[in-house]
Amino acid sequence: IVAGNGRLPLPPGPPTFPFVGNLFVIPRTAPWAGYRDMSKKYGNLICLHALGRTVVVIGDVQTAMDLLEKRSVNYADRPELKVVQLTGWDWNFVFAGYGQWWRERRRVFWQCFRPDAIGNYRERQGNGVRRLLSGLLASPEKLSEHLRYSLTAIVLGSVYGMEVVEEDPHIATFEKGFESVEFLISNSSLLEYLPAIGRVPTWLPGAGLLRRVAEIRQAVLSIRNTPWDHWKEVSRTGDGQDCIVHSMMELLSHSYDEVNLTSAQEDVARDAAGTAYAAAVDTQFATLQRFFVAMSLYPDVQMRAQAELIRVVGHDRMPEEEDRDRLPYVNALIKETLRWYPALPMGVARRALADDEYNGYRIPKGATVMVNAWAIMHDDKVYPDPERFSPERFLKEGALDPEVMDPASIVFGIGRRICPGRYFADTTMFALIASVLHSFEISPRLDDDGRPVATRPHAATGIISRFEDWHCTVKPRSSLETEI
Ligand code: HEM
Repeated sequence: IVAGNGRLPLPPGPPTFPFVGNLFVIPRTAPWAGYRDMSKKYGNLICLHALGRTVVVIGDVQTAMDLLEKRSVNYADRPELKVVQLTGWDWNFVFAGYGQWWRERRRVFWQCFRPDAIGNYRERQGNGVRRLLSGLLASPEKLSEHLRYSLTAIVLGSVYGMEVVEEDPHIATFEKGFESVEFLISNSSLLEYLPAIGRVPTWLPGAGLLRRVAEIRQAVLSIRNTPWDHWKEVSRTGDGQDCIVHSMMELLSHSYDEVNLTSAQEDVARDAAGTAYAAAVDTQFATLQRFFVAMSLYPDVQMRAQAELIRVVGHDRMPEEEDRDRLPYVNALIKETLRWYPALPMGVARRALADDEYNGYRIPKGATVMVNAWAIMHDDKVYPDPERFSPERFLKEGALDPEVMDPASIVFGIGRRICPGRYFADTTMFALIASVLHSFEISPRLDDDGRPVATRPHAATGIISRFEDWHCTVKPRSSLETEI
């Protein structure tokens, strides 16, 4: 294919057809695997066309770094999706285009989530860990619920100073909002072409879909507004100072006096805080699913990690962040959890701001650009036998091997839009994973006759790919009750 004005060709890709382009070859399920196969055929920079969009998929680390890191401004934008606005997600700066609006929110967010700020949230993380352990002790079969509740408690506690209970009705509403992300993606092309909500008579085809969108919108807005309103209420009585929102407000107004903050500044804090909540739960939940499943499938790995924890931490207390330097195996296990099946296998899409040239190809302005993180994490030249869960690949002579590519350099994204919550995620993952390993035995699900069923879970298609059918058996190790 030669680009319109006859200059450099577009990157190669499958043959296109009139009107539909590559619509019918775009992989619908597990697209990361389909794109990896296409990369094997056409190279590490491939180009597809569908529904008026040009999509460029990057399949290797070198190209990803050359474009998204070295030319970071050109790839700092996101594609514009009408569904984001329709479903009320447009306050979430993950989806925002590159510009002042995004910059203001990202700046204040980063000031509260950069490495030197993370220590402030240690106590909240500890509370979340205790909630998870007590929940698993009481009803291990509700692993999924306990995990989500614990992550929600950590983030709402850290961001808004909010104490939540497991059956909190607000959480149920927020969860409905989170579920919308996948609905939104799977219906995005349809919704792009439907007229605005409110202008569609209920008898028209598609009206049912729009009613669903209106419901979702309510839930999505409550993610942003309910915890914020709670914080405002509490702060009126002089409380609510020990949380991220308070720090954000201080940062936005040097002489912190709430009444003097403009409503625009308040919006910045409200959006940045809501984004933290929205971006933290599903990403970490999907990652922890990988951890539980891997432990149930690889008992030898679990035993080595537990032996290290007992050697370093002993039986009488829980692992702490300070122990981390002396826990190379547990650190390697966390890296392997991020690598084995990245929670966002295709990252989050970017948009090219201007025409670009790379290795003799043209990447046109406006193209959607995606990095196949899953393919990079499964490159057998970098990670031999990539399907296998093996923390050992990151170790050399008992210490972390700096020569092996750190999955965190890819799975949290690259360049200007790299995940600003990655340090918070890293400490939360460590706190939860180390404590669970220290206290529980994870094994495969049992069938009705009590026999273990080692199933390989299915990774759902989506921006954040949850594992489906991922049940495991979780049993306390000795003396746990007294430790909690
Ligand atoms: C293991 C857990 C996590 C993973 C795997 C993950 C992964 C990602 C990825 C791949 C992106 C897109 C980056 C890009 O475009 O290059 C992203 C963006 C983002 N993440 Fe995370 N994330 C995780 C946890 C978190 C947490 C805990 C928070 C909040 C505390 C967070 C906040 C964000 C935000 C705000 C963005 C949008 C950045 C922007 O567009 O400027 N993430 N994350």
